[in-house]
Parts: sequence; structure tokens; C-alpha cells
Amino acid sequence: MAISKLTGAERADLIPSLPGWSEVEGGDAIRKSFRFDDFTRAFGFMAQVALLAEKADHHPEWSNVYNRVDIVLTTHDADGLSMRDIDLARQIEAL
Ligand SMILES: C[C@H](O)[C@H](O)[C@H]1CNC2=NC(N)=NC(=O)C2=N1
Repeated sequence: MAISKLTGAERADLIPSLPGWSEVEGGDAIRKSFRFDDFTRAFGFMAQVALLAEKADHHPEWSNVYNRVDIVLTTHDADGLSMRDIDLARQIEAL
């Protein structure tokens, strides 16, 4: 099943509803940087996100430095931003 990229209008409507998430230049991804008290907290968060990602079969591009976790969401199968990214961002926010 083809996954469709969000249109500019859809992005403009949806992204502002995700607190702290911003559009990456070009509009093909969204990103957010999370900060925690320490590495243990950051890694615990990553473990929770990993479980969500596996369940959704939709995986983040991310990096971790000590207490910081930088997440980029994009849909490789759509070559850009899709509703799957919005859905995963919403689930991350609900953690
Ligand atoms: C075969 C498997 O369902 C796909 O490769 C999934 C896995 N995780 C994925 N994650 C992301 N971010 N984009 C995808 O297109 C994607 N595709």
C-alpha cells in the first residue's frame, strides 16, 4: 500500500498541534529535541519510544548525547512526511 506524503496545507494544519515539534527545512520531516535529568531518564524514554515504534512499524531517526534525545520523524516509504510521523509524534507526546 502506498503511503501518501502530507500536502503543505496538511503540514501547516497538523504540525502546530504537536508541542515543540517543528518542520525540518524542505518539509519532509519533523523534529524535536528532548532533555532529561540524566542519561538513565533519557535512555528510559528511548526504550519507551522504541516499543511504540516497533508496534507501529515506524521508526525514528534519532541520536542521544547524555541527557538529550534528538528525534527526527520521516517516512522512508513515502520519501517525506506522512500521517505515520504525526501519529508517532502524538504517541510520543502521550508518554
Ligand atoms: C518493511 C517495513 O514495514 C518498513 O521498512 C517500515 C519500517 N519502519 C519505517 N520507519 C520509517 N520511519 N519509515 C518507513 O518508511 C518505515 N518503513
